[in-house]
Amino acid sequence: MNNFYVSTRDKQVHLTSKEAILKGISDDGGLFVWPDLADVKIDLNRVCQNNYKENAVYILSKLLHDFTKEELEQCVNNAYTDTFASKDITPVRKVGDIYVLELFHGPTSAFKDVALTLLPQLMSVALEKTDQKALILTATSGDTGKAALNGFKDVKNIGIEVFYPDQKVSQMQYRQMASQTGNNLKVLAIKGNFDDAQSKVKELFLDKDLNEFAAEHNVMLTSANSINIGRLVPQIVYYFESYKYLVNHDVIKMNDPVCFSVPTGNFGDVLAGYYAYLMGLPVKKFYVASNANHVLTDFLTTGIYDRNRDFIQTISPSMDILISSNLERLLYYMSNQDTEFVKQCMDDLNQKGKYQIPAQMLEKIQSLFGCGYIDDEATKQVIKETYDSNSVILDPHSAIAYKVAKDACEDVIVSLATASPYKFPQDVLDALGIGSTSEFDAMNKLAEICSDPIPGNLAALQTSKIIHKDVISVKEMEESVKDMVEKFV
Ligand SMILES: N[C@@H](CCOP(=O)(O)O)C(=O)O
Repeated sequence: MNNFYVSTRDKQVHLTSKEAILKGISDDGGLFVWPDLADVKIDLNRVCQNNYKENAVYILSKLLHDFTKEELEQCVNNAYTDTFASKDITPVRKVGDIYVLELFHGPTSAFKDVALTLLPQLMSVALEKTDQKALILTATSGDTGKAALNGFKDVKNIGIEVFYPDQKVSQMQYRQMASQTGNNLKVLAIKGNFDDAQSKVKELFLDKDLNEFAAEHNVMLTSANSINIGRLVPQIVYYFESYKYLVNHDVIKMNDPVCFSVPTGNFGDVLAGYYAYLMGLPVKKFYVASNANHVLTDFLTTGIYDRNRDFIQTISPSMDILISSNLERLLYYMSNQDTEFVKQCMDDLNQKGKYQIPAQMLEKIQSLFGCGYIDDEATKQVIKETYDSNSVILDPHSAIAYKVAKDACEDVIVSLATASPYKFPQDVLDALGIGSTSEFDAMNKLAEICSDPIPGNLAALQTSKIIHKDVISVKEMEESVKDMVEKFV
């Protein structure tokens, strides 16, 4: 078994996990993958006896080979001690017939916290033996930005710059990011959508001149998005944790296969589930749940990935994405690690905005991946029905996965709840037929009917000051990064 990460577009690239985490994305534009992933087998008996932190260390140690056990234990302890509102970190709640995996009890109330409390720890360890600093460029459609800012705030030798689409995130997401304090960070709205921000950030990672400029200042550019393997790996843990819950609560017997419904835009969350499957988690099917930007549903149905369509702004903004980055990693594994094939698909996507996979590969993917999507109206209906029938309030993203899970009619299905409803209070109240005058009025009204209290970080927004007000064009992003490099060193 080799312990190196390679690029999805070139198997000659060889990096250790520390190097891959620091680099973020390969120079050829590909994403880092570990070829021997399927040779790792996780002991489910051990998983069912371990607590969350023990499982995190156990699973991470299988994938991050050049981190010592002590380093991983330290990272995991720093990440998950007293940072999550639930002692289980990612608790499961039965809602109707569906097992809802709640991933939003972290410091910024979104599932991204699970990885973004840990990635700063991993990156700091990886940086230790270099004499360099790291500048993180993050594109966000709403949730990653705040979780990354919170995770990297004032971390030694690391700076962070976040780009979010102006007017295309929820009011709460905007306030969370725009009020962020810290000495090593910058938050900018860009004129465009998430795809514009993510594409530009990827372009900047590959820009030779910019990288040389950064290197002259002893800075390397890297990512906190799920394109970074260090962002993805921590998310594998909660798939095993939900399986532990089902076994330990006698819902299933050990080794019984289960299904997952995952709301996704950038394909990172569901890919983490696929990684868990490759490592031995018994999975019957993953259901990929989308909003009106259903480029993934279409791909999984027809084998044609086509981003040439209107970008639709929805009430589930974190999933308003037409270029789904991590699908590239799935193509790598599903094509038997054919990096030429992946490169061709990605070139087609860049040049024509579309690509098509062979029928046989589509069949292979469909044997493990189902899909479904709903629009805003249907999402609101699900929020209302779930509240009326179960007294549980789902956020719009989680509601989409819940509906796809219900429609799947599987025996045992886990539906991922990725954000707190308090991040989208006006839309959630609207779905329930309750009016509100502002997002905070909505938040307080929601608290009267919701079984969970308002998370502290969101309640605090009522009095926090908006600090970051700049809106720039996509073109101006490069200048802004240069400016950050100079100020940061
Ligand atoms: N849904 C994300 C978009 C970026 O996805 P990531 O998982 O690659 O960070 C967001 O909320 O920002």
